[in-house]
Amino acid sequence: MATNGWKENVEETVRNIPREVKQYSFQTEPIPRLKYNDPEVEALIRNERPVILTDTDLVKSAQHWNLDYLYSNIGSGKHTVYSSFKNKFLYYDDKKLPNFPNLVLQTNHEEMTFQEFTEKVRNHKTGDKIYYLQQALNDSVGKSIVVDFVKFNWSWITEQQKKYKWGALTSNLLLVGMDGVITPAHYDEQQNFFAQIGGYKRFLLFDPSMFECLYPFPVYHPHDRQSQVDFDSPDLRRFPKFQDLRGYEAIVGPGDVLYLPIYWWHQVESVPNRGMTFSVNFWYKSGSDEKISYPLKPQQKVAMMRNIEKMVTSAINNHEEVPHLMRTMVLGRYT
Ligand SMILES: O=C(O)CCC(=O)C(=O)O
Ligand SMILES: [Fe+2]
Repeated sequence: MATNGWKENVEETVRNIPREVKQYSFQTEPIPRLKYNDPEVEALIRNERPVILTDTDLVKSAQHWNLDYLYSNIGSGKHTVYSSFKNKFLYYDDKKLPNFPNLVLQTNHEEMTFQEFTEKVRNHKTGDKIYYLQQALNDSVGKSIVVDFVKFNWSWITEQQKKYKWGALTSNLLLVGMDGVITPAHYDEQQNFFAQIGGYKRFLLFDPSMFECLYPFPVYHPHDRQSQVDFDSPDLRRFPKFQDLRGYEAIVGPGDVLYLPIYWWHQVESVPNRGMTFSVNFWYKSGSDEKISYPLKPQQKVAMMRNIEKMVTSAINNHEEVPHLMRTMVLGRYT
């Protein structure tokens, strides 16, 4: 069943998970893929279940965004570009780095113009650093980019925002990655419509109840919200429940929009040997809390655990004391 992306026939096969993508130890089910007006969509989003929407035309006005076009039209402002000798770009929060002065990071980021970024990509040779541009779209971009941006399907997406009672749109992150870049498993605290413009990305998703299988770093750590488990070589002595992990996966291509629910874990892999990837996400604050009903949902428990961790860390005023306190509270008493 062919659903319409922008370059249908040639690329339809890629969406069916080409098996040059990595194999992992856990099992996955496919993420449903539906036309935006399919009656099943509403129940999925309402229940915070992921779904790939086709034919939204959300970012159709940007379908010509590629390296050449952005080079000539995005302007001469600076953009945040991550670089690494490996293809994994584990996120870190700069503000939390002072807590861990000895932390060794595999990735750096620097501010550069799109033209400088393009040069790095074009001149790339095997063994060179890999670059991944991740920049919130702002008013520093050139005129024709603004024109494309204004023509996004804002009426459709704003209708969704209202229907599901989400809060404000906080940002649109533009992601331009070299072939094969990977964003390791993490969760975000916002609702996300993730729009693919160019190239193919494989999404591995895990529902919020998988928290205990994915062992996120402590909240005060720069890698807060990121899994500590290396999917390529999981340390099952430290992280035994990783063996119970079950997920969902799909490949998104040009024209696809993934609804990525708040607190859902995701790992994002640009499909190897398929070239660069171009994406724009739409991050929305969660709705103002409706009446709480019990039992709490897994994502509400995650939010609660975050609050407890933050409270303890702030009250004790030294993050190095937190692990001992937490262990004293739990081990042999709640275990
Ligand atoms: O596309 C990526 O590499 C990461 C995207 C992501 O994590 C997000 O949009 O929340
Ligand atoms: Fe994310």
